[in-house]
Amino acid sequence: MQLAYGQQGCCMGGHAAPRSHRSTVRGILRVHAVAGAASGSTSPPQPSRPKGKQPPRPPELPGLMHSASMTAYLATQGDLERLLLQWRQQHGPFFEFQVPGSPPVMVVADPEAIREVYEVLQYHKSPRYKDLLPVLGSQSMVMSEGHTWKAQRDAFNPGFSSSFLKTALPGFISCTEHLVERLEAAAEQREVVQLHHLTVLTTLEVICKVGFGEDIDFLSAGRSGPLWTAFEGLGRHVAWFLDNVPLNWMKDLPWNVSKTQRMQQQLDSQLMAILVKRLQEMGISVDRQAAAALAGADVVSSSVASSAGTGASSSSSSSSAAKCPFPGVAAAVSAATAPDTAQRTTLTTSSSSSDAECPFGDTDTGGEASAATEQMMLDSKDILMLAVKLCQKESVDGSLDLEMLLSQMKTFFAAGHDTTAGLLGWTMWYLCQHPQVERRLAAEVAAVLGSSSQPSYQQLSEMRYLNAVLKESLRVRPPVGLLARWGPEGSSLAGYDTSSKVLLVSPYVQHMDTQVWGPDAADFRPERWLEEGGPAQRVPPYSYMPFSRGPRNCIGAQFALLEAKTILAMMLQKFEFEYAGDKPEEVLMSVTAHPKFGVPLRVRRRAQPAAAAAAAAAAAAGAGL
Ligand code: HEM
Repeated sequence: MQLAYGQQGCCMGGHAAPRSHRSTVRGILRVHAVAGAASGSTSPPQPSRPKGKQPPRPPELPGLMHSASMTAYLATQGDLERLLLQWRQQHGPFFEFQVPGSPPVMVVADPEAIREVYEVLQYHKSPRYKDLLPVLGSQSMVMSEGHTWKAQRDAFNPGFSSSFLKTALPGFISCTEHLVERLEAAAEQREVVQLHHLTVLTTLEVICKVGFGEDIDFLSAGRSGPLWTAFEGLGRHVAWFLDNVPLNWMKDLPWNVSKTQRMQQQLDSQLMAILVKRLQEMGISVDRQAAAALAGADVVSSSVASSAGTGASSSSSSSSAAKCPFPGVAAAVSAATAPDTAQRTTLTTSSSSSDAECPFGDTDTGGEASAATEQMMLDSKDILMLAVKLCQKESVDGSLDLEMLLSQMKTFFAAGHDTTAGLLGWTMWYLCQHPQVERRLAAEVAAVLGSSSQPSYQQLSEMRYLNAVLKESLRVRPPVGLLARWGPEGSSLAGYDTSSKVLLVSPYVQHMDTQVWGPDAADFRPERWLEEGGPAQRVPPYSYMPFSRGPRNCIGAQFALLEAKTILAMMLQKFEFEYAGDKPEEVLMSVTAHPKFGVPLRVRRRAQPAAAAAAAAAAAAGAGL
């Protein structure tokens, strides 16, 4: 889950989405959210002496600052990102806006200056991310900084590398097969499906299976399963206070605090049960008391009891926490067996930015892996298991920080489905709006897969047009809309004072820059990624950043792309889709950009696969694939 604020409109054909009063109000509140992002729930810090000039500010009213003009724009013309784009065109790549009671927000749209903030200066994330703590976990890598963050990335990077994900492809495929079955039934019954809803459930299955080695049939259980119920309840509760910034203080009222704690405990206990089970399967003993204290005694002890016979014992002591590579609360788990000393080589996993600049190509998030890490990858069934092994290897006495592991599970559960489900939902919407793109894509899928119903990693890598379609979908509709950093006291950027300001970057604004992308920047046109020497080949890195850039880029970029490719290829091989909604899709900005109407689609089986493949091969040859 990423903290992103603002209403977004659909960029299809440049129409301005009609806005309801409610969504406008939400938009305004989110304007406050952006502006307040730096200060969390405390009062705005006192401005320090300016270091540098002040950036231009769009016209504002005394006392109301920009809230009046923003309200008017959002009510009549579009969303916050469109407004930011308009202001960028009028005022250049640095400008500032403000709403009463919140620190100034400086929008940075210059690619080189963004690189400075993200890679060179590495400004910290906004303290407001901490509002997501109940959902993401107190030690989530989304919010940690410095050494703690680096250690967390080092432990989890290998699991998100293409080397490991290649071996995990069967997991992606088996979850997608459930989706295909569901679509078969819909085609049979001529039912209209809410495609976005189905992709949410499928991506949840994938993160549980590939991430934590746990098979949960979300597509059958729907939204009634206990894990989903716990997550959704807590997510909605926390998002309310995030959305309603003027009422944010209410989250600290005693009854809200206890409600948050209760809901958080429900989610924690569900995921802790999975964690404890996995650790026991690995022969690792669990300190029941510590685990219960972290997640709720009942569920943890029952999960431990259900795994009786695996040698659970209380063996860790709080002193081991001091030796753990992850500073935090108590180390709650210790190895039943000593870690293989032969594998005690230095970790070479990297969390630097350079290895992840292009998640669409061969480079990846994992960096160089040592031989020992490579072996662990082969021996590990899922990302969690691999990270546990790496943590054990790095830890002096094999102790593990249970809270750190639980936090990353919560983080991946949240971040690992919402964003990718959005990407899939929006891509299907674009395909329905551009039948020629859909035909060319289906032709490529048929030509590459032939009669095979399970794509191999190699086959997915060969689908160049599919890659271009996903790149383009992420360009015109980046699921994470706005990224916020905090300018430290006394700081400046490109000669502008950034002291105690929110530094806001909008991937959408970067992606719509006609100077970079050409006059058709707003159009959905995957071909731009395949044109030799075309503008898309010369884009500066920070002009395309759906997964952000630099060291704090998305750890799950490769994961998300492999997942999206698998799901799209398997769906398009078997089915044709037609948009069944009454009106065009619109953006509903929650933490990410959701398709408001859920992408309702009519599903039909494709014609005879063999005949389709032959026709597709001919079409593909004609299209120059
Ligand atoms: C299409 C899918 C996705 C998109 C567009 C996306 C986008 C992003 C962006 C823009 C950031 C930077 C946020 C910031 O700086 O404030 C980010 C960070 C992150 N993402 Fe993703 N994400 C996606 C999928 C995933 C998946 C599948 C996972 C995990 C299973 C994941 C886990 C994370 C984590 C843990 C971070 C924080 C990394 C750090 O701070 O070191 N994301 N993502």
